[in-house]
Amino acid sequence: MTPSSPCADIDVQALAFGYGKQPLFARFDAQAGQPGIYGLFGRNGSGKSTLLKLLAGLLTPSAGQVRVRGHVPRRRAAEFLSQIYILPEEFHLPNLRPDTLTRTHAAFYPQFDHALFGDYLAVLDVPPRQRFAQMSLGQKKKAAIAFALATQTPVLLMDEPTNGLDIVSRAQFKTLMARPEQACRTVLISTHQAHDLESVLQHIWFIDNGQLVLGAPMAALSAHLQMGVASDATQLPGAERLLYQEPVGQQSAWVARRASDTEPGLVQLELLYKALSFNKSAVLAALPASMAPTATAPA
Ligand SMILES: Nc1ncnc2c1ncn2[C@@H]1O[C@H](COP(=O)(O)OP(=O)(O)OP(=O)(O)O)[C@@H](O)[C@H]1O
Repeated sequence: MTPSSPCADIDVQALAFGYGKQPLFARFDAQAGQPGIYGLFGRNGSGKSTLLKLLAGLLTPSAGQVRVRGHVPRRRAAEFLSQIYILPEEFHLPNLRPDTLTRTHAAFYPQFDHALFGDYLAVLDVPPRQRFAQMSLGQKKKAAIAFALATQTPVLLMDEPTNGLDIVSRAQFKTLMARPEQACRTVLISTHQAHDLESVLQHIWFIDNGQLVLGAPMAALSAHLQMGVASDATQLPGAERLLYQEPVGQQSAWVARRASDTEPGLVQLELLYKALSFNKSAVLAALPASMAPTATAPA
């Protein structure tokens, strides 16, 4: 078990949960000790949405401890609820307009910023005076994103926020996430769209087999892993460093342990995701135990 951090916004210790007899999480540990944007990755069915619901207090752990800003989420204390917002993948909006939604719903969030809400709606091209029933799915999703961001809660959980958004809207979403008003929040975003958020994510969480197999700051990852494209076999890293390769047209994209004589480069999330999916144990073994707590060092 990872030592508990008293300052962590999110602190999960030895969490166990399953919907039926089959456990989904068994002794799951994760900490978000500092504000920032955390990307939550994992295969379909790995438990990302379930974890977000456990953190929001919508599900009850069968064992272990979940704390969010010091609160036990399942108790649903009023003070806790004013500090967290969850945007689920599927949501219901009352048949109001964005500008009237705030009259009924913003009061639950003491730091709700009406000016920011108007600004976010404008950036995302959401008509502020159109009823939700007359909006497209993507427009409704963008209105819900604008509301979630405007709550300014210290903790924000978002489940697949860019699903159903067009290419321009995805870029606008990324711009909003990079704005300074999000910087003091702990934002946990479950996504399969690694490209959408690559430049704004500060931390990566990767779930597999009921465990957090990778939890690391992006910047720290690039100190250990290196990625690139080789036009032929002579440009590939040596077998002792190479962790993953895949064809890209006539070339090969690759992931390797970083060579000590090279500068840390950019982490390409999609490539990292595939390397983790296809060669998990080798990739994790290339990282320190603080980032990959479940990895076993190679013999
Ligand atoms: N209400 C439920 N009742 C029973 N089983 C459920 C329920 N919700 C989810 N599950 C199961 O729990 C597992 C994890 O589901 P979850 O939705 O958390 O995964 P996910 O990582 O978010 O998946 P995806 O990437 O496909 O959205 C899946 O096997 C799913 O079938």
